[in-house]
Amino acid sequence: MVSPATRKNLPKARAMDFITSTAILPLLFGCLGVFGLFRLLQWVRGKAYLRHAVVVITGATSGLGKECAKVFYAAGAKLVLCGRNGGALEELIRELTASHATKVQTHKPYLVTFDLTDPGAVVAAAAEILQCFGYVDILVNNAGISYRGTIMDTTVDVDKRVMETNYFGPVALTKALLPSMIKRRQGHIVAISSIQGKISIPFRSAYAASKHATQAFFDCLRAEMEQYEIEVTVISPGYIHTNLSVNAITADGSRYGVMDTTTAQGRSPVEVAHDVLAAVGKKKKDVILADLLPSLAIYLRTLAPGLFFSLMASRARKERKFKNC
Ligand SMILES: NC(=O)C1=CN([C@@H]2O[C@H](COP(=O)(O)OP(=O)(O)OC[C@H]3O[C@@H](n4cnc5c(N)ncnc54)[C@H](OP(=O)(O)O)[C@@H]3O)[C@@H](O)[C@H]2O)C=CC1
Ligand SMILES: CCCCCCCCCCCCCCCC(=O)OCC(=O)COP(=O)(O)O
Repeated sequence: MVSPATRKNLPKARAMDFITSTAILPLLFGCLGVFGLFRLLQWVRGKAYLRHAVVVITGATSGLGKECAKVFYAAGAKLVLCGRNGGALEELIRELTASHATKVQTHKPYLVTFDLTDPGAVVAAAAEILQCFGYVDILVNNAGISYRGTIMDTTVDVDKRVMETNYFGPVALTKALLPSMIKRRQGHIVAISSIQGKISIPFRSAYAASKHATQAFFDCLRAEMEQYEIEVTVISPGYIHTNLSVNAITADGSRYGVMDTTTAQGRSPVEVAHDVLAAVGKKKKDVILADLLPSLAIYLRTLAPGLFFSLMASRARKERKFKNC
């Protein structure tokens, strides 16, 4: 006679018998093995892709750009570090060359100082880089500023400044380096956008607009460059713990100067830099580096725009009440 407990376990035992007596188990292990091998191959290819590659990083003086400089340097890239503050770049180069925390051969970085809002300086910087290295493998358009203010109070000069830094500057630098990439039929353009390149939140008009424009431009570029085998990666992070909010500009163009709680509670720039390195190594096309809520908000904006707009309007109402504006 079969006890109730044995009867309950019978289907489980039969399923186990089936798995072990048929080819399912070897098949399962086979699939896992192939997947593991594929990931290993991808990892090895990513490493080889970055080693000795000429990598230009803008906004390398602080935050995410500085951390990207560290991880690309450790991966063996030949770095060109860009920013407005030459002293900060020299200090970073000293820090990088003093550390021996990597097994791969490293290269002393080269620095170029220029302001992205100055089109002439951007073209001259690209020419200097090409004269020095002959070519660029990877351009990481990272530099950027954020903004806080109401649309009604913000001068058009401020809108332009944010667009010049976050959009026209990277576009100009990309265009200046593209011809040499096209000639070699090799190159990779990376744009550090933002979750705000996919959704717009109140009191960030200029910033969100500049990041939406970035997303659109580099999506077009990806399609147009496919024929030359040039890769384009757009990366959209959520909040990162950097000085972005402190350096943000306000409605009248003055510095915001506040470390927002959202920024302070953001991801570590070191972690995000590793994610950027991995995305570039895998030649990803579009990457979102954010928590669940911002990621869901992107879907909500597409699938239920009415609901998303109501949520944003309520957010604006609350923030206005809180700030009395
Ligand atoms: N922090 C965050 O929460 C998030 C950031 N991002 C994006 O990450 C990128 C890096 O920002 P993050 O590291 O956070 O901020 P930081 O303020 O720490 O760094 C910004 C960098 O941009 C450079 N920069 C600013 N204006 C100019 C200019 N006119 N010309 C040249 N360089 C300039 C700065 O260099 P310097 O002033 O020394 O010249 C600095 O190196 C930005 O594109 C930002 O939009 C995206 C999502 C979230
Ligand atoms: C199906 C349920 C979906 C629920 C969605 C609710 C909507 C929640 C809104 C979430 C908004 C997230 C905004 C994220 C913004 C962000 O990460 O920005 C990154 C930056 O670039 C930061 O710049 P800032 O200057 O604004 O600090």
